[in-house]
Amino acid sequence: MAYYVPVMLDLHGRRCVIVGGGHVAERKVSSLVDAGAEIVVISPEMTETLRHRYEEGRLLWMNRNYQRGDLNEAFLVFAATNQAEVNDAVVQEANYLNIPVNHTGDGERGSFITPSVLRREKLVVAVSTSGAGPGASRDLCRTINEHYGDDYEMYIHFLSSVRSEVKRMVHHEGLRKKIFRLLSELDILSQISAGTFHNWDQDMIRCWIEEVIAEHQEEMR
Ligand SMILES: C[C@@]1(CC(=O)O)c2cc3[nH]c(cc4nc(cc5[nH]c(cc(n2)[C@H]1CCC(=O)O)[C@@](C)(CC(=O)O)[C@@H]5CCC(=O)O)C(CC(=O)O)=C4CCC(=O)O)c(CCC(=O)O)c3CC(=O)O
Ligand SMILES: NC(=O)C1=CN([C@@H]2O[C@H](COP(=O)(O)OP(=O)(O)OC[C@H]3O[C@@H](n4cnc5c(N)ncnc54)[C@H](O)[C@@H]3O)[C@@H](O)[C@H]2O)C=CC1
Repeated sequence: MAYYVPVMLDLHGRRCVIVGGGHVAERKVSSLVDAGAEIVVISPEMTETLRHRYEEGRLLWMNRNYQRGDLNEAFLVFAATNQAEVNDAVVQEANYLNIPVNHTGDGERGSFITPSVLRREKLVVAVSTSGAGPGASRDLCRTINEHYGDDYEMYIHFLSSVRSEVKRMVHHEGLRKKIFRLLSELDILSQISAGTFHNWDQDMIRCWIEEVIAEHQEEMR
């Protein structure tokens, strides 16, 4: 089994080509639409939902079978037809062009696979079984969803506000590192869960950062 390395791609404005217009293609397209990717579907047929997205102008549709040469200019490719030999040909062209490709009919033939994803604003949890059991990935993602509720979302929001202020105010690498470590030691998540946390406004954030800088400036010299 392949040793997969997870990455988080920003696909905004990137050309993603999906070959096939069935239910699997529809699922892959959904996340690409949310990401603001430039989506091209190549297929003589499309599901109703995909047609609807096409009518809304969310994707380009090449209403025909795949042909070699269709992947030029693509950033990412999905081979999602129900024809094994077509999916294989798509993978072959993508590999030739060095474009990452997802083979939906047999994960290991492609160069990447897609995990099950739970998303709450900035919090993204991706679960994969490296292709062993996609249904299990989906179930585990649902279980995580039940256990990590709104508390975690609030915590991520808090982290995001403090971290961006630290990045703006502190340019010394060592000091920044120290502050980020102290931030995690505050154990804000437990306070949120206990209902004792009161959100920090910008002034409180700045005050806390200034205090930490004052306390640790000496050791950073
Ligand atoms: C390798 C991978 C390649 C890829 O597509 O990237 C792949 C491959 C295959 N899936 C198959 C079947 C099913 N896949 C699902 C569902 C999902 N499949 C997804 C990902 C992946 N599927 C990648 C590995 C992910 C991992 O790491 O585990 C999810 C997580 C994300 C997504 O699709 O974006 C999404 C859940 C989304 C969610 O709700 O969270 C269901 C359930 C359902 O449809 O509800 C079934 C039927 C039940 C079952 O079989 O379990 C088959 C057999 C096809 C056949 O029978 O011919 C293959 C072929 C093979 O085995 O290689
Ligand atoms: N990765 C995953 O999560 C899953 C993968 N699968 C596999 O994914 C594949 C697709 O499944 P579905 O979407 O359910 O099939 P589907 O039958 O709903 O759709 C197949 C699509 O491929 C298109 N197509 C066929 N030949 C083509 C060609 N030469 N060029 C362009 N498009 C072409 C058809 O027009 C149709 O739109 C199957 O091989 C299945 O084994 C199935 C379930 C889940």
